[in-house]
Amino acid sequence: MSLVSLTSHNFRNLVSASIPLHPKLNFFIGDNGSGKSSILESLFFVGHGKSFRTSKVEHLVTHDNNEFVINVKSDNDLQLGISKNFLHGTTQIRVNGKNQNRLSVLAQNIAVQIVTPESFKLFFGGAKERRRFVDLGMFHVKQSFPSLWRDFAKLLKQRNALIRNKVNKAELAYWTESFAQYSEQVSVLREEYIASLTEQLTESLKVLLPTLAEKVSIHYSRGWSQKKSLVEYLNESYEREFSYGYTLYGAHKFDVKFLYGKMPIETQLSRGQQKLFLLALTFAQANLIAKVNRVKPILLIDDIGAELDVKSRALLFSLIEITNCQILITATDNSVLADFLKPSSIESGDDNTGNLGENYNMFHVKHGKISPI
Ligand SMILES: Nc1ncnc2c1ncn2[C@@H]1O[C@H](COP(=O)(O)OP(=O)(O)OP(=O)(O)O)[C@@H](O)[C@H]1O
Repeated sequence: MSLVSLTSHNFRNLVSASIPLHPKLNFFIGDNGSGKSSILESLFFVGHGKSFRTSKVEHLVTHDNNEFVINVKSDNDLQLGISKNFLHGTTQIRVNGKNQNRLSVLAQNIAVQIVTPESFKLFFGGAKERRRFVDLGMFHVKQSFPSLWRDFAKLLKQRNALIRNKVNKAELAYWTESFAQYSEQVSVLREEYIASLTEQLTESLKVLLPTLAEKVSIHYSRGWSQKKSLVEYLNESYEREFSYGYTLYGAHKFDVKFLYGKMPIETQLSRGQQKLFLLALTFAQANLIAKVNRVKPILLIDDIGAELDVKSRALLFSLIEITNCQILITATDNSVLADFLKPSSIESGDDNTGNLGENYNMFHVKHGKISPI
């Protein structure tokens, strides 16, 4: 399944954009401020029900308008749509024309991931970003995860409410037991998933950073130490949990570290290498999602020119060629893509027209208007 079109109305500076999408590769070229990231943002929004740039959804509607609407269609006739009306404070989610109540139906149908110049926060930012990244993959790859996670989240919410109400130890104990059982189950699934992700990451790194491929690993911490059971930790933390007002340990507190040997990746790799690592990781996750064959992963790469030199971009192109996903890439000018379009000419110095042939769509973006090149 690939998307065949994206339409955005009154989203940022995209007043009325209708974009026919290529099943594999789509390039958007335009000056700063032309609307390239807004295109990716609108597609991200239809996949996640939120933006990757802001939590203030009212910033997304075109100035002096009250409603934005985004729709996508796939080659197997799936139609997904989301609109937000700020006058009435309403959100409408539609799947094949039928209104839906839950945002999660969007993510059940498409798997959208993005790499932007800000994606470095996966290394430097808090655990929240890393949890979000891993759980997106879990959601698509581990069939039992979505319902298990929903039940886990309900239990966590109930336990937190009890903590805030300062119930007695005996009353909390019942909830602690089942919370710990669910935490265990989630944790086992995550551990399996991280193992598959690590394998797949090695494969992507063999293309993008071959000298590092075998030295990189993902260290998973499940949310409580191995030394004791979760029930023991929680029972010992009774007083502290009451003063914080929430559950201190459990599967919601997991984190991952990306290591080069024993050192954190970000302390060992150059900025360009870190970007290649981020791309390798995102492609690895996309590959795992593609293998499950339920939804085709969509990768958004904002500002391909940032941090990547000619050789790195050519390597990225070879990874794109062997990855089964639909990709949208933005760039400020065509020259940044020259090596994508003529990969063999760089190496051989010949005037080859490139091996992409007609295998992509390219658009020019100017003042929020999109025209095919
Ligand atoms: N709510 C809005 N309504 C109208 N225009 C907006 C809104 N929010 C942002 N803009 C404008 O939309 C334009 C496009 O922004 P966008 O970030 O998509 O540009 P871009 O092409 O990705 O630029 P760059 O190459 O600098 O990253 C900007 O000029 C911005 O000021």
